Amino acid sequence: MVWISRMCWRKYGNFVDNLRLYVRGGSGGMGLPRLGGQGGKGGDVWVVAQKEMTLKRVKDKYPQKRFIAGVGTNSSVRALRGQKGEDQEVLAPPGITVTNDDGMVLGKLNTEGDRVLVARGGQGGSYHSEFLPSKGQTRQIRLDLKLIADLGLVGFPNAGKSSLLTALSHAKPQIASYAFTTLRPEIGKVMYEDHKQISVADLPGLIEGAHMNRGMGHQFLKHVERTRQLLFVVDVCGFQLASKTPFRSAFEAVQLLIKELELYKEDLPCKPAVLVVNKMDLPDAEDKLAELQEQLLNPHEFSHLLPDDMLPKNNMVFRHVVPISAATGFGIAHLKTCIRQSLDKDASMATDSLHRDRLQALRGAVPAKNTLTWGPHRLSLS
Ligand SMILES: Nc1nc2c(ncn2[C@@H]2O[C@H](COP(=O)(O)OP(=O)(O)OP(=O)(O)O)[C@@H](O)[C@H]2O)c(=O)[nH]1
Ligand SMILES: [Mg+2]
Repeated sequence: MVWISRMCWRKYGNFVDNLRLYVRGGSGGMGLPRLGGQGGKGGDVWVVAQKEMTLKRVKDKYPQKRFIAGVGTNSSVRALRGQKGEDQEVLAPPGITVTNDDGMVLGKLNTEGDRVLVARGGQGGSYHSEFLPSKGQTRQIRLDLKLIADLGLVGFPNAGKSSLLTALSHAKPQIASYAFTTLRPEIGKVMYEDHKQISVADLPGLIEGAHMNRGMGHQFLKHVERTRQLLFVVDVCGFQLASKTPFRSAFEAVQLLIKELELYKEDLPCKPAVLVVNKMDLPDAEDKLAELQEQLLNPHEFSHLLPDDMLPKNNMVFRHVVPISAATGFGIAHLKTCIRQSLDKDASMATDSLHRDRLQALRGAVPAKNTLTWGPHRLSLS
C-alpha cells in the first residue's frame, strides 16, 4: 500500500454505502371521551433525497441511528381535534434503495426531493378505539447506495481509461486521442478463471473544477459514487488538457483527482482504491515511474508543486499501485490479480449487514500498513 499524504494529513475514514436505521412513527394523541374528541395522529418518518447528503453524513450526524417522529396532541376541551405529531425526515443522497429488515423494498430515491414513507404514525384515540391512541409503526430499515459496477475508472481525459477497459474486458468503448471521448459510463466485465466476473465502469474523464460542475463534472462524479471501489488511472508522463492549461505530472494528477472527489463529497476518497500508472510503453516511462514512486512515498516534500487549495485535505490509501500499458498489455494480468484481491477482501467482510457494520467499524480502527506493492517493473514490449 502507498500513503499519499503530507505528514500532517488525517486519514480518510471509511466510505459508507449502506446504513441500518431504527425508525418509529409517533404515537397518536388521546381522545376525549366526555366530548367525543379525537386525538391527533402521530407523525410519520420519511426518507428524503437531498443532493448534498451522503450516508456517511447521516451516520456521523446521528450516531444512534434512531429516528422517532413526534407524538400527536391529546384532544382537549379547547381543541377537540388533537394536532398531528411532527414528521421526522431522514435526509439521504439520491440513488438509494430503502428496504426493511426482510429485504422488502419500501421505495427508491432517484432524484432530489423523492420521499419514501418508512414508518407511519399511530392513529389518535377516537370513539372507534375507545379514545385510546395507537402506537406508531416501528421498523429497522436499510439504506443501500445503488451501485452501477464493482469498479469505477477515475482519471483525467486521455489517461487511457477506455483503453484499459478494453484490455481488461471484452467491452468495446470509444477510444480516441482527444479528450472526452467517453461521455456516458460503459460497463465491461472482467472474467476470471474460476468464472468470477467483476464489472468495471468506464467513467468519463474528470477535469479540474469538475466538483463545481465544470465539464459536466457533477454528472461524471455522481457515477463515481455508485461503484464499490475505484481504479485511478494516470498517464505516467503526465498530461495537459489544452494548450492554455498547465501541464500536470502523474503525481499532480493523482492529487488533483483526490481533490476533485473530496470537493464533490468528502467521503468519496474513502473508497478502497487501486492506482494504475498507464502508458508504460512510452519513452522515459521507467524514469517517470521512479519519480512518481518517490513522490507518492514522500508527498509532503512535493506539496509545493500545487497551490495549497489544490492539495487534498486528507491522505488516501491505495491498496496497490500497478504500472501497466493498456496499449501493449504489460501489467494487465498483475492488475487483474490486484483488483480481485481488493474486491475479495471487501466481499468477505460484507456477507450480511450486521456483520458488515461491525467489520466496517473495526476496519476504521485498524491503521493501514505503510507497505508498497508494485507490479512488475521490466517492460516486455513485444
Ligand atoms: N502509448 C500509449 N498510448 C495509450 C495507452 N493507453 C491509451 N493510449 C492512448 O491514449 C489515448 C486516450 O486513450 P483513451 O483510452 O481514449 O483515454 P480515456 O481516459 O478513456 O479518455 P476519455 O474518455 O476522453 O476520458 C488514445 O490515443 C490511446 O490510444 C498506452 O498504454 N500507451
Ligand atoms: Mg474514455
